Amino acid sequence: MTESTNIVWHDSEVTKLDRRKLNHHKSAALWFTGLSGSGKSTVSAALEKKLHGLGVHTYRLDGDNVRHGLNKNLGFSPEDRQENIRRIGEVANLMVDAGLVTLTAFISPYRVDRARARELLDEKEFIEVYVKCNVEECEERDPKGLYKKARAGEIKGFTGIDAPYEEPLNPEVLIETDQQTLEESVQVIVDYLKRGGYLSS
Ligand SMILES: Nc1ncnc2c1ncn2[C@@H]1O[C@H](COP(=O)(O)OS(=O)(=O)O)[C@@H](OP(=O)(O)O)[C@H]1O
Ligand SMILES: Nc1ncnc2c1ncn2[C@@H]1O[C@H](COP(=O)(O)OP(=O)(O)O)[C@@H](O)[C@H]1O
Repeated sequence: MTESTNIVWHDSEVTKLDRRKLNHHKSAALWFTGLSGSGKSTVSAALEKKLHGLGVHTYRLDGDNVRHGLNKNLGFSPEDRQENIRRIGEVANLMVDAGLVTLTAFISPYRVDRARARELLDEKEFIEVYVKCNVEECEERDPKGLYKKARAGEIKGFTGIDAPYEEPLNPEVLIETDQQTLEESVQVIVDYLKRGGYLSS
């Protein structure tokens, strides 16, 4: 890959703060991370619906969907996962700049990759949401039949089976979907956003 040269940043007349004022709420990235089947898609989708109902401008980026388009050239090697998360971090940064409460639902298994995504944003703009669920329960749920395939050796390097997942050490929000209902998980995140003043400008 070649690096861009001779490029100059151009400031806009309308800023992130202007857009937040218009929206009557702050913008931030809610970065969901967790094993396949832990509930990242389910919880982030339910949360988005709830926020939308509260008049919050949102956008949700989901691993499976983004890998159909923007990241369709990437697989699941550590390098490809790193590039996947790098691009999502950049897109999330643009969306936060656009004034949106952005929800990302990617396994994002490596701490260093999540830390890089965090660095792109200002403090308080990156909210790591650890969707914790023990791997036995995820495998039991197996909503897409992928654990079964991984166990059968049909998928190599499957997270939690024969590829690593590095748990967040200090996530802003912890939800435990093997112990909480979906509604409880959504409420925990809404409460965090309210307490942090995100839902007003
Ligand atoms: N090898 C391997 N490991 C893990 N997951 C796999 C793999 N192959 C395919 N899938 C499917 O791809 C989804 C994960 O994509 P992500 O972009 O979130 O992964 S990553 O953040 O780059 O690690 C993941 O979706 P979720 O189940 O929603 O997490 C799987 O459906
Ligand atoms: N408390 C819970 N919270 C979220 N999902 C749950 C819960 N209990 C069971 N599930 C089920 O677990 C599965 C999680 O799948 P999904 O949301 O696709 O996970 P991920 O996006 O992390 O791969 C869904 O089938 C969902 O219905």
